[in-house]
Amino acid sequence: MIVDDIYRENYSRELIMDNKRIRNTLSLKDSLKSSKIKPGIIAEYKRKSPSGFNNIVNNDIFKYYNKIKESVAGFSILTEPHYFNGNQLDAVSVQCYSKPILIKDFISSTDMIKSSYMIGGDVFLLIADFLDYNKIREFIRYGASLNMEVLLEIHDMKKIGNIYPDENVLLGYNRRNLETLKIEDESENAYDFLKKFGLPLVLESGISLENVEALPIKKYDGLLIGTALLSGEGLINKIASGKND
Ligand SMILES: O=P(O)(O)OC[C@@H](O)[C@@H](O)c1c[nH]c2ccccc12
Repeated sequence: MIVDDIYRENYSRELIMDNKRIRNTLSLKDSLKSSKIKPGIIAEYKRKSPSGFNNIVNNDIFKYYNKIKESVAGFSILTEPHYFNGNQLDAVSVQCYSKPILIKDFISSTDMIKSSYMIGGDVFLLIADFLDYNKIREFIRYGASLNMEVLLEIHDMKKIGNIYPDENVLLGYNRRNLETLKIEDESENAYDFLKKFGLPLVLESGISLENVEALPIKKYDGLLIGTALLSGEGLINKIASGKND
């Protein structure tokens, strides 16, 4: 499976370890709280994804973020190089916007967390479906030592026991099954499970103009959106108009 390949390739990843930070870390939690648009939007930049997306409309990261920076609470940068054509330097370059940067990768070592810090990341992704509880606790605590927040995402609710609810954690529900790459939506059910942790909740993946009104987005504090925004959909205005109350 692609996910297995990615985690295996982590062992031979070339990681930036020299310090390219130009500013202190920023809080995505705070940014979502103060976002005028509710729920706050975390806009993801990626060149492609194994689920079939190819970024042809917004392939200039600066033009893209210049267009949406006033409306979004944070940026998500895909840094996985093989299946997403990610580049760590994308994160380095968008620090200038002073928006919290989520480093979106299949993180499985403290070196990858350190590298995420060095390239200007404020938040990093951990995936509860694929990491065990002890690893997740270790990585969250290591991130806290760097004043970084963590987006701990889950798809398979049977893995909810892997969640370590620390104060620097935001919980994400990924609508996409990363093993099958299919959208298998349990947004309502996931909310009922995840709200008990008392942490900010982020709804992720496959959010678009077609379905945004049907999704329980008002129950979530943040929305992680890549494809629809990169494809030029006017999704931000629709969310801002709050038409799904
Ligand atoms: O492009 P979309 O369907 O709007 O999805 C964005 C984001 O949720 C998705 O890229 C994602 C969420 N969790 C991940 C983990 C690994 C890779 C990618 C992801």
